Amino acid sequence: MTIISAAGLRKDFTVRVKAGRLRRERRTVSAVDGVDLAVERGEMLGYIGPNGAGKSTTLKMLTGVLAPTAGEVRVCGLTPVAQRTRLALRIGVVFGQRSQLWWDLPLRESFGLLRHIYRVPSADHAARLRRCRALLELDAFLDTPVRQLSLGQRMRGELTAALLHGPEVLFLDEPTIGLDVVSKQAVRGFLAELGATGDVTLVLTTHDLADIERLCRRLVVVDHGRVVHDGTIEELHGRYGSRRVLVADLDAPLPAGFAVAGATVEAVEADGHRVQLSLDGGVGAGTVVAALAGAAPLRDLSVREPAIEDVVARLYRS
Ligand SMILES: Nc1ncnc2c1ncn2[C@@H]1O[C@H](COP(=O)(O)OP(=O)(O)OP(=O)(O)O)[C@@H](O)[C@H]1O
Repeated sequence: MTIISAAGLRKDFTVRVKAGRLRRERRTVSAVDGVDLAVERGEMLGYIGPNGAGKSTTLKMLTGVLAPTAGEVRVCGLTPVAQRTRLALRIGVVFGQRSQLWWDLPLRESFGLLRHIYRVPSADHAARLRRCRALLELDAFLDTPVRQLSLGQRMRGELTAALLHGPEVLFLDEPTIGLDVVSKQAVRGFLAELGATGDVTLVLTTHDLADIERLCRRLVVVDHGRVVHDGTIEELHGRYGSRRVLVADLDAPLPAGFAVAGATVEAVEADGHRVQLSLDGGVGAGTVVAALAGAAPLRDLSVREPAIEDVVARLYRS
């Protein structure tokens, strides 16, 4: 069942730009320029794109913060801006840069206030909080005022705050930005578990592609306000011809002019003792390794899967 749908979604901003020494001109920036999107209940969707691509603006329209300039948008069967209050009960929002917690209150009290605001039945609230406390290890700082929390602790608090009313969709804008490695892993692990239940639909924007690899099967890539890819990570690799790379260390130099069907020699290093070959799609490493072993004695081998960073960088450049 479709839980989020957008058709021809647009957002224009009017900005004033310098046009000469004293003059300023009005100019229209199309931050979101005709986005079509359909997200099924329970999906985990990664929304990525270079700086200024329109990700945050899209999320703001989906959550009812910004009114679209044009186009249709429905979330949980509601029109976000017009039905913002009703929508707020059905979605959770975590914007990495902004807080929904009370700065001077301990986390525990912020959570209590949110229970009243959202009118969550006591038992449901307690059960959800128990789960978050366990999975996000909140107990050590539950009674600390929010302003004294580290970024990683605060983010764990933000996630909890966004989930206590039992939302159907969780929108996350850069949920791991600025976090250390351990906190990132904690947040990702938690979101992975949450997504695996299928009860919550996750939509997240990120510049950290490890978030995507860990959490999302489907990836939407936007650039200049338009969707330039919508599909699985595998489809992205297929479309941009990502190739696996075989790295072999040899006990004797590779004979000059070495060639093998199904692979391309990308680099020969260390006076011919190390060779990198990229494998054609569908070609197993075995035949290439056999050909190499026939040409020079093999010492060590590794096969590198295509990195999502590489394919996304190529996509942004193109
Ligand atoms: N309130 C605003 N007024 C004018 N222009 C805006 C406003 N908000 C966003 N923009 C412009 O719209 C475009 C898209 O911005 P947006 O913040 O949605 O991009 P983003 O993909 O989230 O970028 P980033 O990865 O840097 O967070 C940018 O060119 C930005 O300068």
